[in-house]
Amino acid sequence: MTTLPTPAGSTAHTVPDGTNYAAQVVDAVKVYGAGATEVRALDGVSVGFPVGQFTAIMGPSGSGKSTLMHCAAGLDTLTSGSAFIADTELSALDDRRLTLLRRERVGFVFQAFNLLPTLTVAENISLPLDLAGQRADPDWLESLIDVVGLGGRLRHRPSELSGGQQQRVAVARALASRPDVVFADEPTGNLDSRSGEEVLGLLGRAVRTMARTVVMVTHDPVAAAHADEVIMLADGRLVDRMPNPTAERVLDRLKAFDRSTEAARAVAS
Ligand SMILES: Nc1ncnc2c1ncn2[C@@H]1O[C@H](COP(=O)(O)OP(=O)(O)OP(=O)(O)O)[C@@H](O)[C@H]1O
Repeated sequence: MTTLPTPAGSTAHTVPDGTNYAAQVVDAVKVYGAGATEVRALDGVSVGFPVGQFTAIMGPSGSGKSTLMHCAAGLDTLTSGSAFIADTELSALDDRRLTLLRRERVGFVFQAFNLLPTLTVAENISLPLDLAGQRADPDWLESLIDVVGLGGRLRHRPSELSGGQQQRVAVARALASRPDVVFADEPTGNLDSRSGEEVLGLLGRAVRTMARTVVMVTHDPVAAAHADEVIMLADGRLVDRMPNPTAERVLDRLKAFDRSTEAARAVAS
């Protein structure tokens, strides 16, 4: 395995207990709609994503996972509360500075890969740097391409790659600017289990050998077991944290949610 140089220039939000957070939300509330159609997608969530940690966000459908990720990443705004990337509070930024922050300090991996079909693998990987007008650090890019194992495919277009290979390109692209944090939204949702394992292994290596921070939303207990910690949401609230998760423990916890939801419904009816 290639060991990459530790990236420089990363900042972090240090809280009084000394933890450095690459991203954090404090008292996060997100309300969609109003009146009879009001939905409290986040209902007072405070959670930090420590620097150099791989965190998985789990919870039943509709529990607020995507909303939390989008608000933490500056893709959506909170109704109240604060969101930070490192030590930058997102609500203090105008649209232009928020766009720059997302481009330069946040990496994204989506379920549908979202590569540009007309660009080659190499061009897709360096796209965030090109957009930001930054020069690529050749050592970093070379190491990145080595780690994702696509050195022989750099001139190929995404349509010439398997789904797993495309998602590995997307992970490399997310890491290209050495962001403070990579947010991955169901990154293995479109992949078979073997390709999914490769992508999860790559995200894990980004944390363990490249000193990156990864936050991943997933429904899959096997995927979540790759993380250092799982946080669980239910009804827009943070209800549990599980360090050093295993697929079995995550599955048991999710089953307990299902049982308590069924019990609550039975009481209500
Ligand atoms: N744009 C929106 N307008 C109105 N309600 C929304 C909107 N986006 C999300 N919601 C609601 O907010 C709640 C949380 O949604 P969210 O997508 O964050 O949940 P999730 O845990 O990611 O769900 P899933 O696992 O099904 O993707 C849900 O009740 C959802 O219907």
